Formats: sequence, C-alpha cells, structure tokens
Amino acid sequence: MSLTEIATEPTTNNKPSRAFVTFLAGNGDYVKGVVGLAKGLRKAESVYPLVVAVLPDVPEDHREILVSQGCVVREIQPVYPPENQTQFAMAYYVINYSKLRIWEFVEYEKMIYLDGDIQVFGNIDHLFDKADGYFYAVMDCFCEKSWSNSPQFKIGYCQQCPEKVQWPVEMGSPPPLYFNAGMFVFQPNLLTYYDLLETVKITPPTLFAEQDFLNNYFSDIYKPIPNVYNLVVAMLWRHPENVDIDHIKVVHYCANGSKPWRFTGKEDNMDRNDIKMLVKKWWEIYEDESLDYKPIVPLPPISEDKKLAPLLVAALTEDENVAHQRSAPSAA
Ligand SMILES: O=c1ccn([C@@H]2O[C@H](COP(=O)(O)OP(=O)(O)O)[C@@H](O)[C@H]2O)c(=O)[nH]1
Ligand SMILES: OC[C@H]1O[C@H](O[C@@H]2[C@@H](O)[C@H](O)[C@@H](O)[C@H](O)[C@@H]2O)[C@H](O)[C@@H](O)[C@H]1O
Ligand SMILES: [Mn+2]
Repeated sequence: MSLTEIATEPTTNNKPSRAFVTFLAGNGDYVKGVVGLAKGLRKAESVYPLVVAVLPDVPEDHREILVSQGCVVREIQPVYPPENQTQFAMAYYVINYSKLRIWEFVEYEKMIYLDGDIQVFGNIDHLFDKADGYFYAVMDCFCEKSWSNSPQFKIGYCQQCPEKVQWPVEMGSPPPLYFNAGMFVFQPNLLTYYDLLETVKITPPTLFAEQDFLNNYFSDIYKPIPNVYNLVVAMLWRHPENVDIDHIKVVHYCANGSKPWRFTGKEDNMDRNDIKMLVKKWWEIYEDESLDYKPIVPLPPISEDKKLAPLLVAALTEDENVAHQRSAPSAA
C-alpha cells in the first residue's frame, strides 16, 4: 500500500488549484446528500477536494461529519434577493441565492459546483480542463409541474424537443438555451463576485430564483455540455430519447420525491424501476464504509536509533522502506 496524498487545500505551486464545491443550508437532512456526494467522488477516484459552502445555520455536528469525510468546510453568509412578491417554484428556493458566494473562492482557479442532491457515479475530473472563460452546464427541461407557471410550460414548449411545439412567432424569439443550476463548471473571480451581488440587488426574483438569475447573468458565455454530466432525473420520463442511461456519470435527484435519503416511492414516477435503481445506487455508496475518508497519518520523524514501527514498515512498499532508511540521518 503506498501512501497517497489527498489534496485538501489549494495547491501553492504553479499547478492550477481546482475543487468541487457544494452548498449546504439548514440543520436538516441535506447533509446526508453532501456525505453521499463526498463518498461518490472518492469512489469515482476524483483527485480534487470537495469544498462545502455552509450557511451559519448548519450545526457544528453536521460540519464535523463533513470534515470527517474529508470535506473542506467554508462558512458563507446568506444572499437574499430584493424584497419581492414572487411565488418561487419552491418556497425554499430563496436560500439558493446564497450559492453565489462561491464566486468568492478565488484560491481556486476553477471549480465544479454540484448540488447536494447530486451523485457522481463516473469520474468527471476532465471537465476541469475545459477552456477558460465559459460557463459550462447541462440544459434543463421545462416539463415538470414545477414549471407550470412558466410561459414555456403553458404552451408545452421544451428546449429538449423544440420541434415538438414550435415557439409561437407572436411570443417573440424562443427563450435562449437554459441550464440547470445544480451542476456547473466556473471560475471564481472577485470582480464577477461583486458584480453578481450588485446585480442581484436590482434584479426582481423569478420562479427559479438563482437558477433564472444565473442563466440571465451568464447567457453570453454559457456553453451546454451533455446531460451525462447532470441527468435531471425527470428526463427519464419526459425525454427518454435524449438519455443514454448506460453512459450517465452524474445523476441529479431533483424531481419531487426523488431525494434518496428521504425516498418513499409514493410520489409521481417514483415507482419507476430506473428511479428505484438510481436511488439504490445512491444508498450503496452512502452506506459503503470502505468509501469513508481515511486521513493520511504523516510518517513520524525517525531518529537514527529508532526503527520504523513494524506496522509502518508493513505499510510501506519495499522500495519506499529502503528509500526511507536511506533518508534517515545516518548514525553519527
Ligand atoms: O434545505 C436545503 C435546501 C437546499 N439545500 C442546498 O441547495 C441545493 C439546491 O436545492 P435542491 O437541490 O433541493 O433544488 P432542486 O435541484 O431539487 O430544485 C441542494 O442540493 C442543497 O445543496 C440545502 O442545503 N438545504
Ligand atoms: O433554486 C432553483 C433550483 O432550480 C433547479 O431545480 C429545479 C430545476 O431543475 C427544474 O427544471 C426541475 O423541474 C425542478 O424539479 C428542480 O427543482 C436547480 O436544480 C437547483 O439547484 C436550484 O437552482
Ligand atoms: Mn438539486
């Protein structure tokens, strides 16, 4: 067994510092989602750490759980949209504006944001190598009931099948490509961060809260990536023709009733075999103790008259052991 270094802090050498980042609010059960995500990234053998941006209301014991799973926990302050009468698709969406704080994490050159209700089943580290200067995310679907107050839903239009219901000419040009904000590749930047916060202050909130806001803000640099990187599970019954289930790397459990850690199977579509299989796969990772974080114990300095403790000798490969002996200060 060779001792491998797990990067948990941004690198200081000239290697680009990269990390996954998620967002946790409240003292409820989303912490299970984040633990599952941390373990899933380990199973997928990602080499980058997971930063968790926590609101002040995340309790200490939840933060300790995340640290024990190798996460880098960073407290952020909430971001609130301007006073409004907006009926968000989900009332709690108002807290999701706080995600915008991650643009302040400029010690990282590039980050991949993942919702806490996402699981990574295949390595996606290569996304960090995508060209700088763009905002990469997967296109969303407008067919779920959560969209029922939107003009798209009312006319049955969805960007996933634009030929099915044409966008009516009298409604102007069709909406620009629209991404799901549960997963995106971005570059933290202080100027962008301050401008985001200033822009929030003057932007009336809408149905999908920060997701709408981010779509408007990054519309000129948004680049769609394949839904293998963020399968919004409703795609399975809304647009199965657009889903290649055998190649999916990232699953987003965002449909009503699909959160694995509170799954009952009672809501619409939750009795589907594919949904039950994806929930089972999530639990297999969450309950797999072999995926728990194992902190690296640094080798103790060996003084010349002490041998490596037998346990450590057993843990080192032959040539590491020889190299270590050679590097130990020679007896005076
Ligand atoms: O009580 C909550 C609600 C949301 N979130 C975070 O905000 C993200 C976005 O919310 P959610 O995934 O429920 O939205 P959906 O993708 O289902 O619309 C979650 O994944 C969590 O990371 C959280 O930590 N606590
Ligand atoms: O605050 C708004 C949220 O909007 C998005 O969730 C939606 C969206 O995916 C719809 O298309 C689905 O129909 C719906 O179920 C789902 O909740 C993001 O996943 C989430 O991170 C967050 O930005
Ligand atoms: Mn989500």
